[in-house]
Amino acid sequence: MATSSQTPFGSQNLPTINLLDPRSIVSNEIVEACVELGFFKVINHGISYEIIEKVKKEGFNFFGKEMFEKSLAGQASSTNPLGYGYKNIGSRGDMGELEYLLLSAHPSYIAEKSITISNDSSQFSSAINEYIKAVNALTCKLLVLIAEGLNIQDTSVFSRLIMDEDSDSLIRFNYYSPTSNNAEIGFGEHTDPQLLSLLTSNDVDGFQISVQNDEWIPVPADPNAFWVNVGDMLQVLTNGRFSSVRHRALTNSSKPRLSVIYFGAPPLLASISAPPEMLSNIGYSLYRTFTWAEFKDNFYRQRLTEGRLNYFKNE
Ligand SMILES: C=C1C[C@]23C[C@@]1(O)CC[C@H]2[C@@]12CC[C@H](O)[C@@](C)(C(=O)O1)[C@H]2[C@@H]3C(=O)O
Ligand SMILES: O=C(O)CCC(=O)C(=O)O
Ligand SMILES: [Fe+2]
Repeated sequence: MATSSQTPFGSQNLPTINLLDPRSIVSNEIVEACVELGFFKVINHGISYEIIEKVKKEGFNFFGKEMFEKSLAGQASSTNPLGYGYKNIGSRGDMGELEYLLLSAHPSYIAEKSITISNDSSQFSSAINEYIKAVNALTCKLLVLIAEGLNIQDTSVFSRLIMDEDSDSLIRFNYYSPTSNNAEIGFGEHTDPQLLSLLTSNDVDGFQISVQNDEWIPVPADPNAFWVNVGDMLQVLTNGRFSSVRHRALTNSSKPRLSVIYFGAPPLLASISAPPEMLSNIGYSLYRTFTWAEFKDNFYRQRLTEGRLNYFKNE
């Protein structure tokens, strides 16, 4: 893969990882993509089309309901970000042209919450939990491959955080109605705070990533693939070798867009610090040790677009 200064990445040459390729090639390619862009596409990922389509169907069913019914899922608010949201993102006045449903990825939470989301709650709950189980396993697999590609001895050092049954992972459905003439900002520029985010969508474009020179690269929709974002936590855990990718979503002028994103997060009390192998590049840790709870508490006080890691840097 050429470096971004030689061949700038564009929509047509975004890094694509084929999970059926030999393991050592895959792990090196993923690390290269994470160093250069903090972003890649995964194909032949092993999650069935049926599992993915079922979850999208549940998403479309939900957003097709009347407003009062959607609100029964609980309104996302400044005190509790989970539930149904319309235009308001987070608690600091960020707005976007979207509706969303933000849920914890715990199976028991999904089972309980599904009663307020769907008329067929057991169908909703089994579709979402089946999907969560599959994307969690894929996220863990990618994190092990990353550790291998970085020559870290303990290859489950990152994946353990996501596998833990207390992990604070989330699933989010975003629904962007068409905005008549122009594309508008559906979800404003930001990085994801977690380790890795796995995004799938229907066949409608709108997702974009930002590269070093502040140029936006449109990411073509591919309903058969997952797009993977490096999040802030993986930046910290790799001691800055990877950077979390800035991204945003625009509305489409003619078609509705549905995205489903799994955010792989550590447990609240997990202590976040880079493994020893990651300190050799500069000889010290760029960030002080903190818990995910501390980081989360901090970012929920901030605006969407703010850089969240400055506060955690070592002097
Ligand atoms: C404005 C905000 C919304 C957000 C929490 C935050 O304070 C800053 C990060 C935002 C983000 C981006 C990725 C995910 O969509 C999200 C759920 C997350 O963990 O961090 C959102 C938060 C949110 O919408 O609640
Ligand atoms: O909906 C999308 O395509 C991206 C949204 C996003 O970045 C997020 O929910 O964090
Ligand atoms: Fe995001």
